[in-house]
Parts: sequence; C-alpha cells; structure tokens
Amino acid sequence: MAIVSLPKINHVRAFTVRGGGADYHDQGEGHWIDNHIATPMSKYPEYRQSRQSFGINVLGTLVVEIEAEDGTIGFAVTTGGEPAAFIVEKHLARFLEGRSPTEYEKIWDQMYFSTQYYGRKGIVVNAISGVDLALWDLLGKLRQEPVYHMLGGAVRDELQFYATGARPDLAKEFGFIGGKMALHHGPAEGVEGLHKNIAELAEMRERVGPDFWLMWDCWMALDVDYATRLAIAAHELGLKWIEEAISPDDYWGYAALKRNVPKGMLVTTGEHEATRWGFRMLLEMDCCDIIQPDVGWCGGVTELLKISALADAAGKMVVPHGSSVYSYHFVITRHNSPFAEFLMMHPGPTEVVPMFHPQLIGEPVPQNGRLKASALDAPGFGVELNRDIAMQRPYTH
Ligand SMILES: C[C@H](O)[C@H](O)[C@@H](O)[C@@H](O)C(=O)O
Ligand SMILES: [Mg+2]
Repeated sequence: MAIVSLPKINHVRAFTVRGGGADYHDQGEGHWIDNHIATPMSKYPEYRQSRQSFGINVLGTLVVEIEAEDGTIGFAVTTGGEPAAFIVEKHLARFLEGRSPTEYEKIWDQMYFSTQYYGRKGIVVNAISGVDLALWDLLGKLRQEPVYHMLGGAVRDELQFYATGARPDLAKEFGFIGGKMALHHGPAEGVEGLHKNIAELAEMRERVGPDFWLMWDCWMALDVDYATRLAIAAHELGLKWIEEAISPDDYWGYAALKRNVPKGMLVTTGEHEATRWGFRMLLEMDCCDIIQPDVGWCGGVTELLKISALADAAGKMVVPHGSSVYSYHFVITRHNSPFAEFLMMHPGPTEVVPMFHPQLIGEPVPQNGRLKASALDAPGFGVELNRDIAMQRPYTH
C-alpha cells in the first residue's frame, strides 16, 4: 500500500481583524472583562478602571491562513494584530511554503530558532502559535480528522468546564463546575481594597453555597505580601485557587507564594508564560499547582505537547487559558488536564456565548458546563472562518 503523501503548502497569509473575539480584543462599553480589573497598571489611577485604557486591546486579532497545493485551507485565530502579521509574512512563511504540512516539528523548530534573537516569548511566539495552529487545522482537513484524533484521541467522553466571568452564581446555574472571578482591587488600593475583594468573595460564596469552586484571577497585579494576605483571608471562604497573582517573570515570588498560601489552596500561574523552557522554570522552581498556557500564545499545539509532558512528569495539571476549540482538542486528550476553562465573553455575563465571536463559525459552546468529545468530531479544529468579517492583509511576501 502506497504511503499517503499530502499536498505541499503553497501559501501562508496573515490577516488582522478588529472587534469582537475573545480576551484582549475590542470589547464594548460595560463588559465585565474590562470593569475595574486589578492589573500591574492599577498603581496608576488613570489606568485603573479599564484595561483598554492602557492598551490591552492594542494588538487585536491575528488570523493565519495556510493553503495547500490542492486548495485546502487551514486557519487559526489568535492575538497579535499587525506586528504578528508582519512576522508571519516577512519571517515565518519561508519555513512553510513548499514544505509538507506533516513536517510540523521541523517547521516549529525553524520558526522558533530563526526568531530567537528577537522573540522567545510574547508576540513572536503568538505568531508562531498562530502558524502552528493553522498547520494542525490544515493537517486535520487534509486527513479528514479532528485534531484531537491526531493528538492521541479522547481520554474521557466529555470535557467539563469552569467558567471565568463576573457571575459564578449564574455559572453554577449553567452547570459549570466552578467560577473564576477577576480580582478588582490591587495593592495600590491598600487594605480598604483588600477588604473590598474579600467582601465580594464572601457575597459570592453566600450565593453559590459552600462547595462550588470559586477562584480569583489576579492578572499579574499583586506582590507576594499582598497575595499572601489575600489568600489567608480568602481561605475561610473556600477560595480554590489564586491565579497569576504576580509578575510572570518573578519565578522566585511564585515559589514563595506557593509556600505561603494556606494548605489546601492551589496556586496557579497564567497565560503569559511561553515555551517548554518557560514552563520548565515554573515546574522546577515549584511555583504552582496548575499551569495555564494559552495554546495561541505559548507556541501552539506542537509546543503545548512538550509543555504538558513536562507537567505530567512533575505531577502538575495543565488547564489551558480559555482559547476555545484550540484548547478543547488538546484537553480532551490529556490525563493531566481534567477540566477546561470557558471564558464567558457575554458582557454580563448572563449568557453562554461562543468565545471567538464573530470570527469562528461552528464554534461549540458547553451545554450544562460540558462538551461531549463527539462535539469536536469535524476535520481540523472543526470550525470555519467567518469570511463576512472585515479582514485586512497588511503585509505580503
Ligand atoms: C478575566 C482575566 O482578567 C483575564 O482577562 C483572563 O483572560 C485570564 O487571565 C483567564 O485566566 O481567563
Ligand atoms: Mg488567568
């Protein structure tokens, strides 16, 4: 029997999109995800109310398209906007065009090490991630297989989700296994702010009862002392984990916080770490109980496989940052990813709506806080690009 040889890659294209999308994208006025969330910029009063005021949405969306010789197109959506589009078109495309889509290991290696002198984390790895995700989508479409089949298949029948948003009480009604809230007050608001945080948690605990998971996402806003005091005060309210409390570069601080928090409370890091080397540092310095790479930012699926294996060997969980189908196809195949995050992108949030709206068509959303593996049974990541949205191609090559 002849070996199947897939058509070669013909074109790589990078587009930018404004408006909608998931986190770090343009959100309308009054959206919970931009309402006085504590950040490293909260020490500046003028930037305290809105993350868009200091530019969280400045990059915008990156759409990467990879077209094979037979016209099949794989694509992916991530964050990066024009700078990432420039890197894809002017630098990364050369490592894909004319190559087989099955060479995703060598392609990843060449993308990473050819940009290492100016990349390694952040927007360059976002761009690499977007290309890698589009490559896996193309592979799936050419092979007529969902990505999760190519990653080893489902290890459980369904995904279960916790919800990130301002209404864990509604998340409980919607069937989610827990609710993660954004922390609203950071150290610059002093002990008064800390008491407000605790009061908000106490009020939500009252609404959801004693056993529903409640977590805080602190979006890099705190220092070790404040995070320790907050964790101790929140322990009696059953805070399940304190997330990304300090700077992603402060591995030493995370290790200290993990030693400081009350027994039974988990410490997690966040979506702003990248590559196997960054996550190895978190694991080897015993910084956390759960790592949370964003598959659209950490290096893509090819890199997340390596990151996850490191965590598995260290006995740590991997719960990728909310990135819709791009993480669902991964989580369903990993024993050390027992649940997934669903980012509530409805402004309230009072409804369960697709995360990457309007960019993706066919994006599955959890029903009763769960998604059957069969909901992912479509080629690639199982979604199509909404070609009615205004996309620009700022650069060509
Ligand atoms: C809601 C949080 O502030 C972040 O924006 C969120 O995207 C992220 O940190 C998360 O874990 O969902
Ligand atoms: Mg987070």
